Amino acid sequence: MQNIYPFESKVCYEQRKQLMQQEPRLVWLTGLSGSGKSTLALRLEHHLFHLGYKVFLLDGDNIRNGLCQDLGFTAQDRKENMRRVAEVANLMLESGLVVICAFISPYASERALVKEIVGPQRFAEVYINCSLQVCEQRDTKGLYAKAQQGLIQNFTGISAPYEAPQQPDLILKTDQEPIEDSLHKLITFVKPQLRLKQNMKAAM
Ligand SMILES: Nc1ncnc2c1ncn2[C@@H]1O[C@H](COP(=O)(O)OS(=O)(=O)O)[C@@H](OP(=O)(O)O)[C@H]1O
Ligand SMILES: Nc1ncnc2c1ncn2[C@@H]1O[C@H](COP(=O)(O)OP(=O)(O)O)[C@@H](O)[C@H]1O
Repeated sequence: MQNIYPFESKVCYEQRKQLMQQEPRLVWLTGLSGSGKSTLALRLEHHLFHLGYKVFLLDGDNIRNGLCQDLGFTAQDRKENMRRVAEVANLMLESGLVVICAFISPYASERALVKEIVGPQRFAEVYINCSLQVCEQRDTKGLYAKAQQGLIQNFTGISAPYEAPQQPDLILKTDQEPIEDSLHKLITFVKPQLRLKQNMKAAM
């Protein structure tokens, strides 16, 4: 970047972690529309918050209502959506928060970019795996019906691709189990990762 001079804070990452008493993590939920991302992300955030974790949820529909309201659903716009979300999530991680992201994030390369931006050791990919058929049956927002009628362009699973994760850290098959089971697996997966690793020397 030309004529830009980034500088470091006088407060270091270890100090922030000590204050927050948690290990910052980005829990990234990817899957088709209607697969269960928002349902599980909301429940996870609620659960962790009431256990005392400092946690915040970024969800596709909400982010597209503000920060990314200028973006559509072309491959290029989805890419920019991911880049912005990754940068925001990274700042939140740097501040010591646990961040949950629920985005379709259909491209493997863009999910890899997010992982790169926030740091691989802070990133956990959760594949919310639900067949297109079941998502279409659920059609919680009526979007699949509209997409089938050609009223929505570039709709994931209908007229735009979804690249399933090849090696996710966790898979939840939401078309094969009740919400409570998926939620239990998700919480069991996430919670141990948030335990603060003591590094007092670095925090001094
Ligand atoms: N064309 C098209 N394709 C997919 N989804 C669409 C589209 N148009 C609108 N919506 C609504 O946008 C939500 C997905 O936004 P995301 O930011 O998660 O998408 S992406 O990660 O950039 O692909 C998605 O939310 P979820 O249903 O929760 O996934 C929809 O409500
Ligand atoms: N195991 C499960 N996990 C999550 N959602 C489930 C599950 N089983 C059924 N559902 C239902 O599927 C729908 C998922 O919708 P939503 O969470 O909005 O999906 P997305 O955010 O991926 O678009 C909800 O109506 C939810 O009740």
